[in-house]
Amino acid sequence: MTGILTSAQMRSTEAAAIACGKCSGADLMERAGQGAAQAIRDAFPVKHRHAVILCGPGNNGGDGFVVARHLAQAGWRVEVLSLPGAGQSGDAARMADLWDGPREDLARAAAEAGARPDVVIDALFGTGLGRPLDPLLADVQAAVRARAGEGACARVALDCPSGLSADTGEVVGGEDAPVLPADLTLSFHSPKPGHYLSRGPEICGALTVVPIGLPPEDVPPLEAPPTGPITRLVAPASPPRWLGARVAPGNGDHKYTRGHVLVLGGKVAQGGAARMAARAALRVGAGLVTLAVPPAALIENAARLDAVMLARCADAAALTELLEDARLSALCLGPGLPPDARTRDLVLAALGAGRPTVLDAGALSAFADAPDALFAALHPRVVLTPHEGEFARLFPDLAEARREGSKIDAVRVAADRAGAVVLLKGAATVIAGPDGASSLHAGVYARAAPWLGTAGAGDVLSGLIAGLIAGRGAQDVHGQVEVAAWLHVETARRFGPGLIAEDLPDTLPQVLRDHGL
Ligand SMILES: NC(=O)C1=CN([C@@H]2O[C@H](COP(=O)(O)OP(=O)(O)OC[C@H]3O[C@@H](n4cnc5c(N)ncnc54)[C@H](OP(=O)(O)O)[C@@H]3O)[C@@H](O)[C@H]2O)[C@@H](O)CC1
Ligand SMILES: Nc1ncnc2c1ncn2[C@@H]1O[C@H](COP(=O)(O)OP(=O)(O)O)[C@@H](O)[C@H]1O
Ligand SMILES: [K+]
Repeated sequence: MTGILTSAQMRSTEAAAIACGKCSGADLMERAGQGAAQAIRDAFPVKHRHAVILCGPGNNGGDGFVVARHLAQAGWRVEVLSLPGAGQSGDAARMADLWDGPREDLARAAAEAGARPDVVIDALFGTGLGRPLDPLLADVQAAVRARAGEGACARVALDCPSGLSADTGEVVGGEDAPVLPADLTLSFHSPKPGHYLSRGPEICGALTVVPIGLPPEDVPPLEAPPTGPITRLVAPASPPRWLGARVAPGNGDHKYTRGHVLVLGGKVAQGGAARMAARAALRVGAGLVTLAVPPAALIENAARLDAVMLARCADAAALTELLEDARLSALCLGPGLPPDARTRDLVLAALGAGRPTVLDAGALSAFADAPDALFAALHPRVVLTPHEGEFARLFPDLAEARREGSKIDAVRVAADRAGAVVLLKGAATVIAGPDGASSLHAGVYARAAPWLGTAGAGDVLSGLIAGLIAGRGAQDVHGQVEVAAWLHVETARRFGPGLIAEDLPDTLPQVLRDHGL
């Protein structure tokens, strides 16, 4: 899996590579600009080949001067419009010296009418953006695109669109602050969190990673960076190498070695969510799944279930009795459960059994008034799967801090506080463990799955996780949660338009077959 580096981790990776003499800062800037120029030529094999490059005062601007040189060498017409201070110090100064084409002051040139270029390249600010952007800069991008001429003018951002925080995916200065949206963002070395989180995908357009010859992202050079653990990207390798080992049963397996999931179901006429979770757990590979429901709901569920077994569970005492069967290897509570005192008692009884357990929906909201009572009972093989609203109920302070900060940081702190694995849902799904490890599954760009925004999709995800941690998967709960998030999106994409939650479990076998299982 690939690492996603924050601005600070990127700086320390670069500094470590330079410190050990592998390369200089100028080498990295040259590779970044050269790689970006090639990516632009690949993305826009256009006829007139005319670029306007907006260069800022730091190293992002330095990259812009390198791109200018390489595009000009490839026969492009290139105009550089630069901010005061651009190319005046450090490596950027050297790259500005090597650019011998036209260069004008950005503010002055923007007011002048030139020909509309094929591409306007944003090399104003990257990972060093420290405060909100001057609105003039967004106006300049718009003015260049509005010049008279033929065809559309595409927008390319180097490393990160100016105005977007590379760490959080928020616009620096707030939603209404200026930002330069792109059609294509070229990220150097590794993706950054801001490319995936919050408004990042919308503002980045499309994302391509340009290698600059640094060591692989998940092997920190020299020693571990002082900037905290690196977040893993749950990568859409095709077919993912790890899928078989994580999901497929071995030849010697039988139903009990594959695990027995107990799903707690809701009241009469509120059983659909738990039934979908149960079906997903069975489809993804649990050997047996039992749905335990209040006595009054037995008949309803008996009429709806076949391979999923049924048990009676009136209250927490009955659940404790059921759990005397040590073969019940994983639990799933929440889908279809109301956020009330009975649910709280069921959750505490379930956690007391110490088995791998998924808590979702009502099982989380039932503790809105007393999150600490929940946290005190959790253990590292529990997975909490809140959506944003449920997250805010359990971690109100972190939800508040998230308005400015990163979703990854919030989930990391939440997992540490809870002492459990936390998965915070959304197009960018963030997973963190109590050991400090974090990963991100991004259902965006080429893996967009907007059809997943449908009632019950989250219930199915709970079931997938429960099914994947019931057998051998219990040894790596965090890893199996990543697999569940990947399969959830992959299955939605496989089904496509018209998806409803019931379709997910029954489409799963096709996805597994598509990937060679
Ligand atoms: N790390 C690596 O491995 C590699 C990094 N590379 C490239 O370097 C980029 C990072 O470069 P960077 O650190 O120089 O930051 P950058 O984004 O150019 O901006 C800093 C400048 O902007 C200024 N400034 C900030 N905010 C401002 C505002 N709102 N309005 C106005 N000014 C503002 C700030 O000045 P100050 O805050 O001191 O006023 C400073 O002058 C990175 O994104 C990538 O493209 C590659 O070359 C290869 C390898
Ligand atoms: N646009 C989207 N792209 C990718 N995944 C999405 C999108 N919208 C929703 N999802 C996923 O769908 C699921 C919805 O879960 P949840 O909000 O708990 O719904 P429910 O309670 O109805 O089951 C989550 O896993 C979420 O990540
Ligand atoms: K930029």
